Amino acid sequence: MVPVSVGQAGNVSGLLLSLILSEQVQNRTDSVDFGPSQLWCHRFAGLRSYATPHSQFFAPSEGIMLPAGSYNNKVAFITGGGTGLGRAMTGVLSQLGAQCVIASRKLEVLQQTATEISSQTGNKVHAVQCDVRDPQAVSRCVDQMVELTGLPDVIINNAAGNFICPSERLSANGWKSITDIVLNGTAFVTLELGKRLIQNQKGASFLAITTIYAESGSGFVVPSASAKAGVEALYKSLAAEWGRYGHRFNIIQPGPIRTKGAFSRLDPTGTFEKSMIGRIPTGRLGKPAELANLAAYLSSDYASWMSGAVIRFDGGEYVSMAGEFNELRKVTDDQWKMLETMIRSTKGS
Ligand SMILES: CCCCC/C=C\C=C\C(=O)SCCNC(=O)CCNC(=O)[C@H](O)C(C)(C)COP(=O)(O)OP(=O)(O)OC[C@H]1O[C@@H](n2cnc3c(N)ncnc32)[C@H](O)[C@@H]1OP(=O)(O)O
Ligand SMILES: NC(=O)C1=CN([C@@H]2O[C@H](COP(=O)(O)OP(=O)(O)OC[C@H]3O[C@@H](n4cnc5c(N)ncnc54)[C@H](OP(=O)(O)O)[C@@H]3O)[C@@H](O)[C@H]2O)C=CC1
Repeated sequence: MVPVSVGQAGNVSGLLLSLILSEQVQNRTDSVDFGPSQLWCHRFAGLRSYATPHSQFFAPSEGIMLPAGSYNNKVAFITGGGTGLGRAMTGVLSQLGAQCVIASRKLEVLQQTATEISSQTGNKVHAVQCDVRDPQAVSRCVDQMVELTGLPDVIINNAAGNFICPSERLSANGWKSITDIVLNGTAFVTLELGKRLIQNQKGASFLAITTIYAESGSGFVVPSASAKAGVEALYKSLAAEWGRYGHRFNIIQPGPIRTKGAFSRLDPTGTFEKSMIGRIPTGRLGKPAELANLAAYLSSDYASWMSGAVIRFDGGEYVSMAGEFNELRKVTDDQWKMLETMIRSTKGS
């Protein structure tokens, strides 16, 4: 055993400290060097994107996973289906044969998405204006859908609002604007459709898109964290209660997937993306198409035995943030040699 002096111990702490500090400096600059594993910076369409070299092991497969026709004769209702992840899910379901109804506040955005997707897939996509915060608007929207397509087989509660904000700066209306969209909106849509489906003795699959911090909570997005946790409780509760009516309820908790809606409100300067990717074990952001494939599977007949499931879909980010020793990824081989020597040389307690 090689005895280790206090001086050497100081060096190891110094090295660790400098690693952490150098990371902080790098986070403030445009440098692509990020601790022991480099992050590569690409620029496309005015956006910056980083990925680690090891992300090559986890290259996304963005093709459609389910067999063609898996959604023939099915109707899918997707809130927030005009943009971002909702749009991606609508595209995949439509490609698989579903007739889709997308609903949100901005009719023009919905109509444009509907036209683009249906012209690509050849299947009808209907745009219906609906503010999910208003139960009467939700009821009118469902009336309109019944006229257009009949009641849906698949319901995806995807609409959300969010922004980063220290809680001491949050107004009562700021809290309400997020919790009304996320929790009340999901509840209004689910109750309205659930009751009508029950009356008509029609089974359905309900899916909610939450987030990984619904489970842990998170500072600076407190209304969103609270509301998404409520959505998870709602869906798990109804999975238990409404199975008897032929209804399944599942939840996807996505990690970071670049969309304009999310990134403009949660990382407006682009500063957090690099550190986010640095802590994701698969070394990259998720892709909308990957989430859409999972949603298509969970909402399909292939998943008819799945209910009450909460699927974390985050490249490993959640567990990476949870383990208190995970920062040791940044320790180099030489530093490990020193640390091991120090530990092995310790006698007694
Ligand atoms: C990069 C990270 C990746 C990981 C992501 C993880 C989870 C992601 C979860 C998501 O949900 S991302 C989806 C984000 N998409 C959206 O938010 C789209 C829809 N959003 C909106 O429409 C708006 O942003 C808003 C504010 C949610 C709702 O719009 P609107 O109803 O028009 O509200 P108002 O503008 O009237 O505002 C209401 C209330 O809120 C206050 N407020 C608004 N923005 C802020 C802010 N940035 N900071 C503090 N407070 C804000 C506003 O002042 C109003 O309160 P008053 O008291 O002034 O009336
Ligand atoms: N992208 C990401 O990294 C992550 C996203 N998520 C979740 O994924 C889902 C989709 O987010 P994403 O695609 O990124 O962001 P978007 O901002 O693109 O999607 C949010 C959608 O919600 C709709 N919406 C907002 N308020 C209302 C309302 N009052 N009534 C009806 N619709 C409304 C918006 O349409 P309109 O403005 O027309 O109303 C918009 O289409 C959300 O549930 C989000 O919480 C979770 C974790 C990570």
